[in-house]
Amino acid sequence: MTVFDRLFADSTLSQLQEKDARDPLAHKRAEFKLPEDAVYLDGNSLGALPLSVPARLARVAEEEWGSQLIRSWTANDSASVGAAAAQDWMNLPDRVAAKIAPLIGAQAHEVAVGDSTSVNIFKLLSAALHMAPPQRRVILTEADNFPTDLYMAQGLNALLGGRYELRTVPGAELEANLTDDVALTLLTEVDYRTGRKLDLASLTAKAHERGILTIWDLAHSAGAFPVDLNGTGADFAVGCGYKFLNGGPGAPSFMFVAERHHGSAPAFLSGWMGHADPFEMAREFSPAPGARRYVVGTPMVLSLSALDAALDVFADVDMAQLRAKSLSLTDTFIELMEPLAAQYPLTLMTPRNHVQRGSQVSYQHPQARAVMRQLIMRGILGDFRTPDILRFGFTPLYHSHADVWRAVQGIRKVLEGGETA
Ligand SMILES: Cc1ncc(COP(=O)(O)O)c(C=O)c1O
Ligand SMILES: Nc1c(O)cccc1C(=O)C[C@H](N)C(=O)O
Repeated sequence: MTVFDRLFADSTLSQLQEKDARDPLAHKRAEFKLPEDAVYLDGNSLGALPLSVPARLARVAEEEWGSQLIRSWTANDSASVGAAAAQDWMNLPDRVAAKIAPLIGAQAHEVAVGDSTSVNIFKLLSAALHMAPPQRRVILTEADNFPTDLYMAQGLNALLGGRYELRTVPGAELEANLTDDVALTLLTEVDYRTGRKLDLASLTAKAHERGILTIWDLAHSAGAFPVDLNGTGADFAVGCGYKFLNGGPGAPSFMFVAERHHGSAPAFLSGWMGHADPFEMAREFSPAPGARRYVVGTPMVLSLSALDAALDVFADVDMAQLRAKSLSLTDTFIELMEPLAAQYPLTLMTPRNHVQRGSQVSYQHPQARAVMRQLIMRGILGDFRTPDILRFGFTPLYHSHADVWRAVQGIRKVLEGGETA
């Protein structure tokens, strides 16, 4: 039996199916709409649809918007007609924040939901730069950070007259660059290309020892594994609603501001929905208590409602079990891919070490773009990322070990077919 035969032997599949039979999260898969003829490995870009969402969206559109109209904004408002009218859209961002908070180790009043991740990065950068001592002129980030993080820092720095230096260093050199001139770090915990996970706790502690504020981008963390912002003493964080939180395309982002900074982190995008009393229509901005002050304009009710319903999927999920399953899925994938990596020009980019791994696995391949095109045609839905990366995201809420097996089988067929030039 060759390694390939062993890899695809029925016994391998049945061992994986036995693992699936013991999976405490196996029942969660039934809460999602997933393609039957494909293996969806892109939940780190767009999470799959939770089945509860379409009915919620229909209700919001038909009843809350269609029938109740303007009355849906406010509950318990005597000017709106009757208790039946009370949908309380005004507080929807806060209700969604309260569902995200336990997933990231935060208190509900430390989380604001709305706008895009990019915009929330701008809010956090502007607040943190304002708080940092003026002699600290460096924004420290990774050379390979997600582009929008870099762009937002570049744009804000231009607005501030180029006062700051955006220092981009390789991940391995971050610690050595936590120097006295650094105002803040802007780091993404899990690298979107390689899946490498930084040590959020240790880097936060070391930054604090040197008087540096930290902003964490949790785009590929929130909902993928437990995050403990309060336990690690993080200052600020931001993340996407549409990846592992499954809130749908363009879902609102969340941002976190530690309670201890509420008195000193200004909301420079000071819109009326972050005012303590929006309908007072006061002339001066007076911030709402807690993180609500970072909600800028009218809440995006349709997308907030989708995210609100999607988050209920997590209500009975033990996040430690989620992490264990994520690691088991990525371990299985790496293991099954080993004979293929030995035979074809595939280079594993994702760390084998669990503490340094998010919930995705990536390989470099010289024809990565063509390989991914073929894979997608075969129903193995991963991502190509420039310049030469094959990226496979694993969502422990809905993937099984048998899915991993199917995916590797598809990858083998594409590589063997050689139609990748
Ligand atoms: C690390 C990271 N930050 C931010 C974003 C996206 O920001 P936005 O939601 O503003 O498009 C992504 C993915 O799109 C990402 O991977
Ligand atoms: N946000 C996205 C979008 O609006 C369109 C297509 C892809 C995305 C993504 O999420 C990309 C993703 N952040 C990544 O890690 O590559």
